[in-house]
Amino acid sequence: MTALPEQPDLIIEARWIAPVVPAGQVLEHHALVIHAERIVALLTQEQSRQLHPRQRRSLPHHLLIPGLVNAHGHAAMTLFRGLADDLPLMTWLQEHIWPAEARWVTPDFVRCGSQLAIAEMLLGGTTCFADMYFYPEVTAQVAREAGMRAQVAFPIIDNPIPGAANSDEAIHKGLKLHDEMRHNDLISVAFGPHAPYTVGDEALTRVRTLADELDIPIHMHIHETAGEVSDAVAASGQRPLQRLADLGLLGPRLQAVHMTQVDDADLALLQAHAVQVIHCPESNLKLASGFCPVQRLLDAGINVALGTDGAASNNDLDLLGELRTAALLAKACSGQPTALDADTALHMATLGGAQALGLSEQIGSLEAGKAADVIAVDLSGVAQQPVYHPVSQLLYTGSAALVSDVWVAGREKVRDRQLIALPLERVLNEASVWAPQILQGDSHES
Ligand SMILES: CSC[C@H]1O[C@@H](n2cnc3c(O)ncnc32)[C@H](O)[C@@H]1O
Ligand SMILES: [Zn+2]
Repeated sequence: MTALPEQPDLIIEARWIAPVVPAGQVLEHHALVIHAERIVALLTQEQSRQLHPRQRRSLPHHLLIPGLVNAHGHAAMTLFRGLADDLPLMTWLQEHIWPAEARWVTPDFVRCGSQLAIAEMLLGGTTCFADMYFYPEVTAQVAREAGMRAQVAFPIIDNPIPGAANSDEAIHKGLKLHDEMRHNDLISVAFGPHAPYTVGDEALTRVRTLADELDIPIHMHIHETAGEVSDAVAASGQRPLQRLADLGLLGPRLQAVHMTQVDDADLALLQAHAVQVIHCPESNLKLASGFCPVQRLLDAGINVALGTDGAASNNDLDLLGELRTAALLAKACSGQPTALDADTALHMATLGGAQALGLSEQIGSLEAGKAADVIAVDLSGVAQQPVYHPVSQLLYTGSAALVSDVWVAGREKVRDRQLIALPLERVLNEASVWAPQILQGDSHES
């Protein structure tokens, strides 16, 4: 064992620690030792008392787990939360969201919406998020200011909303952002071709070539609805995933968001190319898009991560709530109560997410050497008693409200349920000006 620093930056003592690796392990009365942004050891509380840290936190009723990874969303869309509910995907997008984006989305809109999303995500225990939205450089800047980890995908869409960049411009701008963020520990950049039905072969081929050359992930909505697949088959005779395979896009750096339509041939493609699947159960339920066959994918050895999607189709960014939905839905879809058990679910929201984003060497588990992205969940509430199995209790009774403390790279972002990363009052004030304008703008038009 390497020598521990005599005076580590921080020791967090907790009633339970679920490090995720080894799978299923829960340590009782242990302590996490953190120094220079990293985890340096997991000790018994008694052993940890030999050390004299700069700061010691004692969390006697809490479960410590790795920070949650929200592997798909559109942060700035918090400002469209509740604008258009109870609609199918294409009506929602074409008649409500895309017109609203054409009218309202500016860098300042993205700044205000991203701040609101980051505040909500941190308070709910998400320490890393993957985003796909206009002005990704603005979302990246807000994440940097808050000290939150993010993968921002620059959107590529061939028939863009008015005012948005065309795919050539988008790729050019994206590569510039990728270059600027190259040495940033918290922010990474991905290609974000929106979906098979909005991006043509030429742009996708360029994306594939550049992604291979520069080792950049590709983040894309794929097989979100049955209509997406049947329209493509009617038009070209091919399912979208097969088309992407023919264009050479399938591989471990492809992040396939949604995948509610998976036939045997799709499953074989995902498996053979080690594609990352990102499951967004609540958005899929709300838009009645379909059900991702999570347990079938996991049984085939395919990595599955978890995402909320945007707040306009969810309508919250609570990843613990999402995890509970995912676990219950997996059982209902497979007819197996054993599907997506508590330990597997926790893996999906942490290390599975990290792996999907290519960050599993840095984050996703509480192991010496990894960045100290850690959250504490308070299990002392009425609805959590008694605690036989802390991870099950987290999964089946959990929500953002249980998260008490959050650290990203060893820096405190939430303490005793209070946000430290950003000034919440300012975030709320700046967000509050948009909805009245958007509502008024809508009514003038109609
Ligand atoms: C080009 S930026 C991202 C683009 O995606 C839209 N969007 C949000 N949620 C979904 C979804 O579930 N499926 C497809 N597209 C979605 C968002 O409004 C932006 O226009
Ligand atoms: Zn989405």
